[in-house]
Amino acid sequence: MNNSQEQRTILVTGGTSGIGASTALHFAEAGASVLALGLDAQGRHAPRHPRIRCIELDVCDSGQLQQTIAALPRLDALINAAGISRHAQEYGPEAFLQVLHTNLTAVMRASMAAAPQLLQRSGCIVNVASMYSYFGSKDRPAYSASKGGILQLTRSLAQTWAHEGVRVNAVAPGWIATPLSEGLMADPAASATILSRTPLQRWGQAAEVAAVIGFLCSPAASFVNGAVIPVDGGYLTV
Ligand SMILES: NC(=O)c1ccc[n+]([C@@H]2O[C@H](COP(=O)([O-])OP(=O)(O)OC[C@H]3O[C@@H](n4cnc5c(N)ncnc54)[C@H](O)[C@@H]3O)[C@@H](O)[C@H]2O)c1
Repeated sequence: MNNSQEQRTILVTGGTSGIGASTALHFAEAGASVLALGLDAQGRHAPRHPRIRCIELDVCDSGQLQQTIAALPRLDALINAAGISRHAQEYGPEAFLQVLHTNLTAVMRASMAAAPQLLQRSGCIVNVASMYSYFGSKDRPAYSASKGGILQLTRSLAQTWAHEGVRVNAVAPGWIATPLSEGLMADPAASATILSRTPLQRWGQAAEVAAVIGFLCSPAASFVNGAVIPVDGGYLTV
């Protein structure tokens, strides 16, 4: 992005909790205006900062998503952080598709809606993938499929608008302490297994993912395009 931090407007889907909320705070504290979209805009995890506006919006509602993005007076960066996970045992007829729509289809829709604005400013997109982008999971097949899809979508979109200087990258978080992982953190056996497989032997913090997202949107990353940066304490190296 070529503009000074003070003028920037950042849209964060899933910006009302966890990694998205930390990302919203990261940009707001650097002086940007942030619009945070989520299902829980008034929830206890929603970021509180004068430069952050939280809006209740379901990213699967494509009409509302497109309308909201199109109405923005300017947009410098889109961060696609909204995501859900479902255990295979929870699958009803619609659950698999719900995960795919939330984690993957909505990313494409938000990116398409944001493109006209991003093209004007050589803006950027950062998608939140996962270590599950790299392997399958019998327990979470929809999650794994959606996050695998994010990698190829990121690489495809990195080519689509590159001629106008729009960069598209992703981060692949490992085990991060957020409301999404509260259940696992509270389970001593599961938590011990996770930590034993993570070389840094601790849970990551949402702010540590936000910092890498911030880097990918900064001039320091001006030649980084189509990259996926693991933020996982070394989990993928084992
Ligand atoms: N926490 C981890 O260990 C971890 C690891 C790898 C990847 N991730 C990914 O990071 C992203 C953020 O997860 P988190 O851990 O911060 O979880 P979280 O539950 O704290 O936050 C998820 C956010 O997504 C929003 N969201 C969910 N469904 C939505 C919908 N239909 N419309 C609008 N917003 C919706 C929620 O409102 C919330 O703001 C997700 O994409 C997740 O898959 C998390």
